[in-house]
Amino acid sequence: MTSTETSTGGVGIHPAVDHGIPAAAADFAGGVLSCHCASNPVKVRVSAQTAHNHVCGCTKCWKPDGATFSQIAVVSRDAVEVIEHPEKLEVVDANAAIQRYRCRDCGVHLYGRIENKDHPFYGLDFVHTELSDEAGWARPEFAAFVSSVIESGVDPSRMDGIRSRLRELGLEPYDALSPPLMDAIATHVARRSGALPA
Ligand SMILES: N[C@@H](CCC(=O)N[C@@H](CSCO)C(=O)NCC(=O)O)C(=O)O
Ligand SMILES: [Zn+2]
Ligand SMILES: [Zn+2]
Repeated sequence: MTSTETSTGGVGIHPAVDHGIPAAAADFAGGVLSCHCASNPVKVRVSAQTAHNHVCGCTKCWKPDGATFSQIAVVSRDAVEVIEHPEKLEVVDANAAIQRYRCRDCGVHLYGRIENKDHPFYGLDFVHTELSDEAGWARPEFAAFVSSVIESGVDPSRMDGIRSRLRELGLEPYDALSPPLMDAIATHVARRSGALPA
């Protein structure tokens, strides 16, 4: 079985979507993310519902073992608090736009933070809500950076099957972010350059 096949022979995307995508709960107020350490796990409280949840094929976002995509969403940085074992967190790449904090023992990413105040998404943290036991998180809405899975070793001949499966799951595949998010980034850039009024 390769990383893009499920045990039933289908195309595997991510365990949170492969067997049906759970519904979000109304008035959902968040939950606690835990890393995979059997003892002394890092815990992060996310005290709000997330937005723009998506599966991401890029090489930088954390993927569970065997998954072809990550699942990642954003939430206000004010709603993210490390509540247990902050001493186990380390930044994966200090030069990246998103500073991803991972557990140094198990490698799971707990949150990603943007420190550049000029970045279009400054103020939002990136989180993997499947690390929480609570049900009711926002559903993934689309698939981002789909072609990037090839950079992780997926054979290009598999891409038609992967895109078909994403569409079957209602996750429209894009090779960057979704059009609304790309429009938001371009609007931010145009306002900064003066091409659009601030
Ligand atoms: N082909 C590259 C793409 C990496 C990339 O640009 N990732 C996006 C999306 S991550 C969440 O959706 C990004 O914004 N990255 C900024 C960062 O990682 O700091 C690859 O696959 O590596
Ligand atoms: Zn851990
Ligand atoms: Zn990504």
